[in-house]
Amino acid sequence: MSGGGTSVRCEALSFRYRPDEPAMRFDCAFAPGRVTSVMGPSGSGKSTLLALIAGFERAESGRILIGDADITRLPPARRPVSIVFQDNNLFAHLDVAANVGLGIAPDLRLDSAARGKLAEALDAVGLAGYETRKPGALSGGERQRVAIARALVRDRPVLMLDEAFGSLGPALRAAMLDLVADLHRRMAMTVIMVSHDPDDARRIASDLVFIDGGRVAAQGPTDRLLDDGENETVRAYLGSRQTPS
Ligand SMILES: Nc1ncnc2c1ncn2[C@@H]1O[C@H](COP(=O)(O)OP(=O)(O)OP(=O)(O)O)[C@@H](O)[C@H]1O
Repeated sequence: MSGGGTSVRCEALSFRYRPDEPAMRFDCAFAPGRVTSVMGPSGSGKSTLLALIAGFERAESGRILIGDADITRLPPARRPVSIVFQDNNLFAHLDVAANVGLGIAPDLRLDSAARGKLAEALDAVGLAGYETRKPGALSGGERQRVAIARALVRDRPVLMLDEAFGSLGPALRAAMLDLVADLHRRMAMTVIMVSHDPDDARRIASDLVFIDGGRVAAQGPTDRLLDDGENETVRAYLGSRQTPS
């Protein structure tokens, strides 16, 4: 689990789901070895941005650079990123060890070094001893820990979390964010985290990218954007969240 972190840059990245709709366009940078949150209204394009970086969607034009490498045309498996989603991260019929092992070898043939790495990852997320449990016998937070362990064994320098803890209650979500912060400190990965909640961003993200209407409306230090009110679009978003419904 070397990690190390590397920069991620999206340059004039243009994308649309249907030809009759206006293109989204992303210009943003994620600093190496930092935690950056991606925030913005529902439907603004946060998951789309992560899907483009992961390679699940293909840009019409523009470039994605990870470090100095242009990865715009690489298939997802060859990109130096791991991604954890809110749901559907685990195979229900496989136990915890196999679910994590898939991150090392899709055929689950693990040599002793790979088994050591797996044990190390389960230990890092606090799940040593859970190897033979099936996902159905785990809590929501434990399931997400397994998904993070699988991301860790993949040894990619960029870890993306797409509302990975969105279905968890506030206390558990805070614990999971602290786990990510702890792993980040130890492995210095570049972390990109989509969240709706400004407190999630304040808790672990030094930087923030704010998306609005398929564009990057603001990017910069979290405290300046969330607390100093530096950007009008972000201010309006925060204000709208505080309005009782
Ligand atoms: N597979 C798809 N096909 C067509 N349109 C899509 C698809 N996925 C997303 N969209 C549309 O693209 C826009 C951006 O969606 P996206 O999921 O990236 O937003 P988001 O900011 O992550 O939203 P949320 O916070 O609600 O998850 C939305 O208008 C959405 O309806």
